[in-house]
Amino acid sequence: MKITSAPSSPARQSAAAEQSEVQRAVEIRGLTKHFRRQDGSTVPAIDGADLSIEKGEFVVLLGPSGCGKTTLLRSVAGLETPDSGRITVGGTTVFDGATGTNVGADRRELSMVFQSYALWPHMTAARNVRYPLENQRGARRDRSTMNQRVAEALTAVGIGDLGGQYPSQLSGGQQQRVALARALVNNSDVVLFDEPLSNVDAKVRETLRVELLSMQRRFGFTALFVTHDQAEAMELATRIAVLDKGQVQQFGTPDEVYARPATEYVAKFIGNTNELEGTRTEGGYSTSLGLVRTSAAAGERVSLLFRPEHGKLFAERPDMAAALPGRVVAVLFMGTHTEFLVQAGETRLRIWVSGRSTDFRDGDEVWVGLREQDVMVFPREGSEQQEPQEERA
Ligand SMILES: Nc1ncnc2c1ncn2[C@@H]1O[C@H](COP(=O)(O)OP(=O)(O)OP(=O)(O)O)[C@@H](O)[C@H]1O
Repeated sequence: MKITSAPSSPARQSAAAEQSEVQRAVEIRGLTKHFRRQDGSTVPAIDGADLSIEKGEFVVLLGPSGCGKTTLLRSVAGLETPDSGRITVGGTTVFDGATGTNVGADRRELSMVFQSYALWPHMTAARNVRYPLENQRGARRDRSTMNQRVAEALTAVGIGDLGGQYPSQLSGGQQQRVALARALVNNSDVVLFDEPLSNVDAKVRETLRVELLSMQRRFGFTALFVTHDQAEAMELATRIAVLDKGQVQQFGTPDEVYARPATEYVAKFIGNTNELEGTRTEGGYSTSLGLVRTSAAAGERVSLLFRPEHGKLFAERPDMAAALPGRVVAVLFMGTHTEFLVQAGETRLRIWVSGRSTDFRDGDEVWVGLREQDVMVFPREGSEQQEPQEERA
């Protein structure tokens, strides 16, 4: 669904006609961007990033503070000039370091929603939403058509009755809805979001997330969304690009990055993990808690990681790929699951059992059993590297 009271501009229609099905919504190739710090040193904010985003996808750029996600988003928007690489939006090259192409931000066919809402304080909500229609290059519209589209956009984001209010008269959540309406009013094919929900309180954030997803499905735009909140990323994304130091560590579905992380960094950043150090031995890896049987080969010295929900607790030693002896030192009921803290040698393991579990108590001697497929094996620094894995995206 699109806001339909006026046909899209002739330029957009012909551009759309030129686009074949195989063309991507956004394509990023070999992008780099360095910043110079006050002390004269340079920091690689983006370091050779590649991403191919299909039309209609909801792609989340996820990573800790400083990993380069905002710089990458702003480069797509045209608010930052990369050093090298190439960006296409809807099949049109908007940046190419090799040819010197750099299409201005106002000429890229996309909209952006900022963390700070970026509303004009002296304009009503409706005027804020109308602003891009009034200032769109090459598009002339009469006032009543514009007002109709503004009303439709405000209604679509659930604040059809607040058009006459000024930003200072609106709550944070309502202001972000205005910003969203402003991004939608142009019927942009691509909408960029820079942590748009981080300034609203937790309850409103949850509501807005759900609404944003359903709006994205209804309007059919491609979303590129920056967050450092992995739960938000898992909920929203069709695919997540996990960034570290300006590089895309993995680009895959939420399921893929959670269940089959490409690197130890991704495994630890997405979800919770328990960790053991292992050294290669006959049949698997030897750890301080015994043998972990696995056919995975990731070098001589490895990190063996497993999710808390994959450890199973037993009173007797189980016949599994790993059986780690320990003692329960705390039992915490978390609502959806029970967390058992198990002291196993020097290592404190977290094991989650769904629902309320009373099978073991504080002080019980237990075995933590693991299946081979639930143990993730990554080379430790300085260890012989495994063969590069096939891209899983
Ligand atoms: N204008 C600038 N001048 C100098 N360094 C910058 C500038 N903008 C960003 N950086 C640096 O580039 C790196 C990436 O910054 P960026 O804002 O893209 O990260 P981010 O992942 O979006 O972080 P956050 O979640 O904190 O916003 C950081 O090391 C940052 O200090």
